[in-house]
Amino acid sequence: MSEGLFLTLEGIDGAGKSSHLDAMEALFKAQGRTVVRTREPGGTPLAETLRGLILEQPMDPLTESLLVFAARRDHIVQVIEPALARGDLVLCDRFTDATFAYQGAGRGFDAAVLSTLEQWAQGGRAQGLLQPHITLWFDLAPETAAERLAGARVPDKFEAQPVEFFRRVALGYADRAAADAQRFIRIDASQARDQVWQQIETALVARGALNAGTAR
Ligand SMILES: Nc1ncnc2c1ncn2[C@@H]1O[C@H](COP(=O)(O)OP(=O)(O)OP(=O)(O)O)[C@@H](O)[C@H]1O
Ligand SMILES: Cc1cn([C@H]2C[C@H](O)[C@@H](COP(=O)(O)O)O2)c(=O)[nH]c1=O
Repeated sequence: MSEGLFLTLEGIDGAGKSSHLDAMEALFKAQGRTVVRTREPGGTPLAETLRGLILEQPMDPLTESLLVFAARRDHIVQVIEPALARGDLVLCDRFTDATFAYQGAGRGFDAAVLSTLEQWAQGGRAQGLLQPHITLWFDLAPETAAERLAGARVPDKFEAQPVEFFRRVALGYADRAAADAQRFIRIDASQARDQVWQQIETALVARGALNAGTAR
């Protein structure tokens, strides 16, 4: 059995993460991996219920952070840890970097409190704090993301935030990436879809997560 691999996708709303999830899942499956595709907030019935509240209800940043980590804890216990223990590949649309970027940098909530919540939700394991092995960070200017999202769908609570909010979130992601350069892979998400895909494939091959020479 191969080792479990925890791969996350991050970036501001509209950066283009979801556009590549189907192809990534298909490619990993074609290479013989069992893929558990999931998302945050969400991934379990309880966490999906909390997602609905987090994305639609106005609330203060501490309440939002507590709900995000409650959803995450359930997701970790019910889905992520069992999948990694089986040797599966967990392909997760957002994880804790989003909390530091959105609740921390975006909303201005205390990063030290977020770190404590992170320890509670992701700690308590013999191997230490649960973290993704690889994080693909879709880096895109907030103005471009807003243009892409305009008219694409009905905005949720976060998508309805002004561009200044997303400038702070983008800086939050840049800080996270700088602090953990081994884990983060920066994807230039301003490029056309095919070129973005090329970057993803090249990066995953370079990190040993994919075998070389597999076409989309
Ligand atoms: N490289 C690209 N060039 C132009 N438009 C793109 C590109 N990638 C995605 N899009 C479009 O941008 C919009 C946002 O893409 P997508 O839903 O994949 O972003 P996302 O990062 O998953 O957003 P969210 O986190 O808010 O769900 C969609 O309308 C999509 O078709
Ligand atoms: C995990 C996580 C997410 N968010 C925000 C970021 C997005 O605006 C939404 C999720 O929507 P998506 O279309 O699935 O990307 O939730 C957050 O604020 N904090 C988090 O920890």
